[in-house]
Amino acid sequence: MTNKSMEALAAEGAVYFIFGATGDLARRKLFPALYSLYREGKLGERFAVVGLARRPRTHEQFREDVLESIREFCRYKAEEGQAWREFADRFSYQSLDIGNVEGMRALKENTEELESRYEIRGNRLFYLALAPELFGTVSRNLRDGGMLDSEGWHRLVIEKPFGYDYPSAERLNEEIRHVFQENEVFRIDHYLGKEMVQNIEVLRFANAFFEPLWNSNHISNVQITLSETVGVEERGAYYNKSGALRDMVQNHMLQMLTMIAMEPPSRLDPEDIRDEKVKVLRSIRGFGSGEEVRRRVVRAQYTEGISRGEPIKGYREEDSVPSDSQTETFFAARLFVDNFRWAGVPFYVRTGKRLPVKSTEIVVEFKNVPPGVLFATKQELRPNLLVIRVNPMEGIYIKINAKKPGNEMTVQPVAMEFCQSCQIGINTPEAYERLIYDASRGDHTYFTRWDELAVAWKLVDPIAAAWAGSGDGLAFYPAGSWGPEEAERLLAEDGYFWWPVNGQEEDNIIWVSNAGK
Ligand SMILES: NC(=O)C1=CN([C@@H]2O[C@H](COP(=O)(O)OP(=O)(O)OC[C@H]3O[C@@H](n4cnc5c(N)ncnc54)[C@H](OP(=O)(O)O)[C@@H]3O)[C@@H](O)[C@H]2O)C=CC1
Ligand SMILES: O=C1O[C@H](COP(=O)(O)O)[C@@H](O)[C@H](O)[C@H]1O
Repeated sequence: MTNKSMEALAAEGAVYFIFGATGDLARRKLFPALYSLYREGKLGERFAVVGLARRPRTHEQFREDVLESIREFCRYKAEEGQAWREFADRFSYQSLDIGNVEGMRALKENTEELESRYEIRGNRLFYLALAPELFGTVSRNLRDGGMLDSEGWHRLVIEKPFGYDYPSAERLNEEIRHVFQENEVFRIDHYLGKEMVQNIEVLRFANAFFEPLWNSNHISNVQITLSETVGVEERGAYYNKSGALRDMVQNHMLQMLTMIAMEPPSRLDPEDIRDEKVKVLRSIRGFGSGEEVRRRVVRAQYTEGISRGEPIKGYREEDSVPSDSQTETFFAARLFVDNFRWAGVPFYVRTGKRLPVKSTEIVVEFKNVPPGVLFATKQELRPNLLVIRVNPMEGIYIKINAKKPGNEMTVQPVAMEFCQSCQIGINTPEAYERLIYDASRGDHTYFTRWDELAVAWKLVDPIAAAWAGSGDGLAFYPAGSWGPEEAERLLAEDGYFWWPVNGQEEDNIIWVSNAGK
């Protein structure tokens, strides 16, 4: 983003509207993100935040809710006293049912008063932390209630899930686009706000030694793992309709894949980058038949098990999950990007709940040196890996083969790690901070464009259709395990295996790391 747009934001300011201000997302992510931005001077002097939801709250009660959320979830400590008061005074609350256009008219009056008090030039950012069914109504009522009449910019930030399948996503998009232009819409995929996902572009395009090797001549396969220890907890009603495919694959997993596979954009311009990402999505080989889904996709559900020493109940025993649910809590697939660069290279993706560790990692496995010559005659050599650690630890490591010190020419594997989170610690900005900041500067780079979403839905819809109404092919895995054995077979059929997350289970490997391993 240019300095000019940063300066413009600071000079003109903005009002931030949080629809769904009494909800979980606002409490855990949005208020802490706004506070961090404030502490870093990124909201400037001219800003106000208006919380909106149906339940009654006084301004003071709302500020107390915000303070509590910051105490619990923010990476900055709430500076209580005068500094806190100055921040909190910018927060106000209005009880409003977004189906009611009269409420929007009252909001317009309140907003104009705030804009005049803080000398803000009519810039308005609407964050919809609401169920997606309400997005169309809010958009219409914002327009009909006069909230879009101010002279500044108007931006709509919307949360996932964006639809349930392609037709519903298209309907939702049309409802929004009756009111907002595409360049006013910021569709959140919080994985795009993660430091290491953004770092993929830098690693690839700012280093001389990766890009020449970044193709099917040198890379044998790519593995993307997004494992979670949590189950569905109180989100059963949502999750049981969604499952891992819609909750994680259609969005976060495919977005990470596009960052790995895309061609260099012609410029670091949001539209150039998003053009390249959409080309990758269009190149992913589709699932033409149910048979193909069975061959290339594994779905499974967790049963009772043990995780970190604690007994864990099975998915079907969770509250608000039907006891005969066929919903997948685990997904693995072999994908292909059928373009010139990636022809024949499998991209393995897997994600699941109640797995042994919380970790998101991308492993790029390079083709091995030819077998039967030089050092490969004496021992089996491990392939070189580049591992991008996305979450919760952030960093990268590469695995190479090196000589074991001594007289014998023995080769040993060495991992060289740059642990970014060890260096920066908890001060790495949270994804939501980056994304709110980017939206307020009008930078679309790390938001999904409609055509990206549309192609992603068209890719996953045939998988969902092949599964619909049948438990055929649903495998099971005990909570606390790495998923069903079918997921191991998926790679074994091609002569590969899932690399252990963080190399933890690998023996006989030397670590060189700033993490002090
Ligand atoms: N929570 C999370 O971690 C994540 C959430 N999301 C998405 O973010 C969105 C919000 O999620 P979450 O915060 O968990 O949901 P919650 O159910 O916790 O909150 C929903 C909010 O919407 C308000 N609301 C509901 N109906 C109306 C209405 N008619 N008029 C005005 N306000 C209304 C509720 O307040 P009240 O009842 O007072 O009206 C509440 O503040 C969803 O789309 C979700 O999928 C996405 C990723 C992660
Ligand atoms: O979008 C979602 O993501 C979270 C995982 O996010 P992370 O940043 O903690 O890795 C997942 O738990 C949730 O089911 C899904 O809706």
